[in-house]
Amino acid sequence: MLGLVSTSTTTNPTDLLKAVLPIGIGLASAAFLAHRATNKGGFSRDKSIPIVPLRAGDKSHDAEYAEDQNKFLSKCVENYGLVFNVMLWNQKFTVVSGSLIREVFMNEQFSFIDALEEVTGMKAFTDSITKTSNDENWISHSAIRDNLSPFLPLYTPRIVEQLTLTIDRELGDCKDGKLIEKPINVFQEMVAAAMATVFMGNDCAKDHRVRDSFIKCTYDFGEVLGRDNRLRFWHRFNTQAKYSVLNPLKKHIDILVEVATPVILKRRQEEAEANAKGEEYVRPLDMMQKLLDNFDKYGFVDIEDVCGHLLLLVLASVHTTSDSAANLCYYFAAFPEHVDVLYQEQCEALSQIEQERQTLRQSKLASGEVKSEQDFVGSDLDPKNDRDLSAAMMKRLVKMDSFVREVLRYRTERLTLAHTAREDITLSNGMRITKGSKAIINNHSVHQSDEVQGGDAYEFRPWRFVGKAKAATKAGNDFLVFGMGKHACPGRFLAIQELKTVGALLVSRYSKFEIQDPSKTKRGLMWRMGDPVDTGLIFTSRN
Ligand code: HEM
Repeated sequence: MLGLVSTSTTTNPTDLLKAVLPIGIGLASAAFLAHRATNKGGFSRDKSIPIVPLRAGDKSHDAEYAEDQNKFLSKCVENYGLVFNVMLWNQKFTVVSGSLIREVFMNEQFSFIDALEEVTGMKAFTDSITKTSNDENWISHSAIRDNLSPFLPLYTPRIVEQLTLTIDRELGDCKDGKLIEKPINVFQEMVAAAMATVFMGNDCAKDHRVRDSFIKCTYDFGEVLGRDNRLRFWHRFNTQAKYSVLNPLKKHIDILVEVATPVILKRRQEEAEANAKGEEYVRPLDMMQKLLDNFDKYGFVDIEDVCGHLLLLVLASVHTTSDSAANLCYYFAAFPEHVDVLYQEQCEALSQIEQERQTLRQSKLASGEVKSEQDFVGSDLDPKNDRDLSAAMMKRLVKMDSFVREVLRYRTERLTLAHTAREDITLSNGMRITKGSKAIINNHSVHQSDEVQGGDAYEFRPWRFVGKAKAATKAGNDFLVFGMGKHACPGRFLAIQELKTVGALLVSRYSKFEIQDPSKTKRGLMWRMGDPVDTGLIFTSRN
C-alpha cells in the first residue's frame, strides 16, 4: 500500500513534496491523490446526487480521470449536472461545480481542515510544532493579513535583493546556454532567501542554516505524513504520542531559535538604548518582530512557540511559491514569443518611472524645496533607485501580472480542495451533502469554461486579463487558485509579488529559455504542484 511518501530509504523530494504541499494550499489534492488508505466516509446519502458510472473493467474513476481530466469532467457535467459523485484516490467525493462552488467555500460547515486531517492525520503533528494552537487557524490567517500584506511595498526592496542575489549566484551568466537540470532547486533557494528576510529579517536570513531549514522542513514534514493506515485510531494515537515528543521539525525550530535569540537580544538592547536617550526606536520590519510585538495578543508562550508558528508559515509558503516560480519558466520556454514582450514592458515601465522621478526632482529644485542635486542622495528620490523593481513599478507590469494569472489558471489541478461536511448541508439546487461526506471543488468547470473565461479557455492566452481589473491576486468565482472566502490564501499577495519579481528578473537577464527534452513540454506546463517535470531548462543570457 502506498503511503503519502515513498517508504524507500532514498528520499525522493518529488514524492515527499506530493505529501507535503497540502499544508499550503489545495495542494491537499496531492495528498488525496497519494493517499491509498482505507476510505472513511461515503457518498452523500442524498439519492438525488448521481453516481458517475464506472467504465467497464474499472474499479474506480482513477484511470479515466488520469487519461484526460478535462474530457472526464466535461462529460460528467454534461451528463450529470453540477453535482455528482465519483470515486477517486480510493475515496468517495461529491464533485461540486460552477456556480455552486461558492457555497462550499462560503459555508464554515464545509471544512478543508477536517478533510485534510482525515487523510493526513497531521493535526497532532502541527499542534506539536507550536505550544499554542487554535483548532481552526492552525496557521494564523490574521497574522499574515495584519502583519505582512499591508507592509508588502516596504518588504519589496529586500525581496528583490534576495531574489537577485540568488539568481545571479545560482544561474549567473549563461552566455552560451546553460543547462540547469533541476530548476526547482534554484527556485527553492531563491524563494527561501526571500521568505527568510520577510519572516525573520535580514540578520537571520543571512544565516544559511535558516535558509536551509526553510527548504528542508517541508521535506521533513513529508516524512511525517508518509505513513500508511493513517485513518486508523491506533495510528492517530501513535502519531499524537510520538510527534509530541519526537518532532522531526524540532531540529528546524531549534535552528530558528538559535539564530533568532541573539538577534532578538540585540534588538531589545537597541530599543532600551533608544528609550534611554528619549529617541524613537525604529522597529525592524519582519514577521518575527511583528509576532513578538503582539506576543500577548497571540498568546505565545516563548520564543520556541513563535519560531514554531514561523515554521508553519514556511510550510505554507516556500514550496508553493517556488514550485509556481519554477513552473513559470517552463511557460517562458514553451511560449518564447512572449518573453520579449514582457521584457519590453519592463523596460518601458522603468524608463517611465525614471522620467517621472527626474521631473519631480527638477520641480523640487526649481521651487527651492530642495537646494541641490546632492540633497536627493539617500532620500526617496535618490537617482540611484530610479530603475529599482519597486512595488510601484511592479504594479505597472500588467502583462506580467496577466501572464502569471494565466499560468496559474491554466495549470491548476482540475479537482482540488476537498471539504468535509460537518453537518447535513443543502445546496441551493436542493441537493444535500450529508454529514461526513466530502465535497471536492471542480476547478475545471470554472477555469476551463469559455463562458467564465471569455473564450478559448483551453488555450494559453497570456494577455487574457490585461485591462480587465483581474489582478493575479484577485480570488473569486472565476479564479480559484487561492481558494475563496474567509479561508482564501492570505499569502497570495506576497506569492504573486514574488512570482512577478522572479519573472521580471528572469526576462531581463535571459532572452531564451528552452526545455531540455521538448517532448516533455506538455508535462512541463501541467505538472501537479509538488511533482515537477523531470527535464531541465536551458537559459541563455541577453546580449
Ligand atoms: C503560489 C503560491 C500559493 C498558492 C497557490 C496558495 C494557495 C492556497 C490555497 C488554495 C489555500 C486554501 C484556501 C481555502 O481553503 O479556501 C491556501 C491557504 C493558505 N495559504 Fe496559501 N498559497 C500560496 C502561497 C502562500 C504563501 C506565500 C503564504 C504565506 C505567506 C500562504 C499562506 C497560507 C495560509 C496561512 C493558508 C490557510 C488560510 C486559512 O485557512 O485561513 N500561502 N493557500
